[in-house]
Amino acid sequence: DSPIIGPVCPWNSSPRLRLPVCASPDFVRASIAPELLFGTKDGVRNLTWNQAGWQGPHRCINGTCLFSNDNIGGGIALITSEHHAKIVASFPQGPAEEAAPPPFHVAKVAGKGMGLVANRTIRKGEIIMQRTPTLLAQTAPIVDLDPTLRDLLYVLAVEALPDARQAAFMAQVGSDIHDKVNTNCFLVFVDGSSHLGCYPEVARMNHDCRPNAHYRISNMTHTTVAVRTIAPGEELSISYVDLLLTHAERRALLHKWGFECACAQCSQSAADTAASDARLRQIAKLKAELGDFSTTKVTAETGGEMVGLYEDEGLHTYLGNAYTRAALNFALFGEEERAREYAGMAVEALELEMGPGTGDARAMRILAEDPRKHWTWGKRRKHGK
Ligand SMILES: C[S@@+](CC[C@H](N)C(=O)[O-])C[C@H]1O[C@@H](n2cnc3c(N)ncnc32)[C@H](O)[C@@H]1O
Repeated sequence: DSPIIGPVCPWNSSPRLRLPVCASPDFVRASIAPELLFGTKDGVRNLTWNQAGWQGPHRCINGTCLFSNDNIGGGIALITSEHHAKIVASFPQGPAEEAAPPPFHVAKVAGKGMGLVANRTIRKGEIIMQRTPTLLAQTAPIVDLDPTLRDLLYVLAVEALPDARQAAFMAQVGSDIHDKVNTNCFLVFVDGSSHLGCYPEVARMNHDCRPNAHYRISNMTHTTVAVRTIAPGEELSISYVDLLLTHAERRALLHKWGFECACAQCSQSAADTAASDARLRQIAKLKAELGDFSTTKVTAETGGEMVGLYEDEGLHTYLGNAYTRAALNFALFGEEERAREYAGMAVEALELEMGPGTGDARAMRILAEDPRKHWTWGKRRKHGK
């Protein structure tokens, strides 16, 4: 538990979290009406803001306010505008506390600090964890704020959390709250506006250039899914960067994040790294060719060849997109059976990556049902074939 170093302010009861400055408590007084209304889906019942457990605004700075709700995921602090607060309040309240024990534990991992390690076999497609944020902060006003005010708002936000959530937040790596937010939090869009969502349990997951897990964020709920079978004792990993980048490009990006990647893919021999980069360049080339209708280079096999490269590279997290491109290419060449087969694999992979019922998976299901009726059917086939 790393305390924030600063003065103990007269109105600040928490010895654990010290404000960086002793601003007057009136300095950032609430400026909007606390009574926000939001409705249930069917519009039958309107809960008031307070009935749903929302509190605040506790403080506002230039229209950006701090709210909190102890009922959501054990406690959430929200820094955002009134408009976005109403939207967040209308989100489904997220997962209930898990009944089953989590399939992982926190452990020290060589060269990476702490990490998450599987307790048991985790099946491909299994949800590893699902969390709502402990802190959700709109990025634009935070970036524009004077750093002292920004830190003050962050400290007030963490102080608004119940003790257990405060402790979880403060246990994340980082020298101060701002650094913890930058190092651990995820981009979350609320009505198109970028926010940073902090999920302290998820933040224990280290980066791997060939990760075994994938995450998606829907509304503000973060879901981590296994993309392949994970053995007991294996470290759980996600990716912090685009995995289609070459070794040097990935490392340069991760360096900007402040660390040298210690994953197995980055620790390979020079020859294996060169072979991996060659596959990645070939994937980029085939992708461009598949999307270019003026080229005559593409054959019916090009999509399947590209999928093979993804599989050889261990890019399990991106297979939905690869299967989709291959399925469409088989349909374009009028290859019914293989269009059906790859569209079916695309449905499975896309649902794993994006959750059930997404538009992309629906589109592939339509192709799988009847490739001959699909708009792509035969469009790349040579005349007379
Ligand atoms: C979000 S935290 C992950 C959890 C962290 N290891 C901990 O102890 O809580 C991100 C930090 O973990 C470390 N890290 C994550 N992935 C890594 C990797 N592949 N190689 C080395 N360090 C890594 C880096 O220090 C990075 O700044």
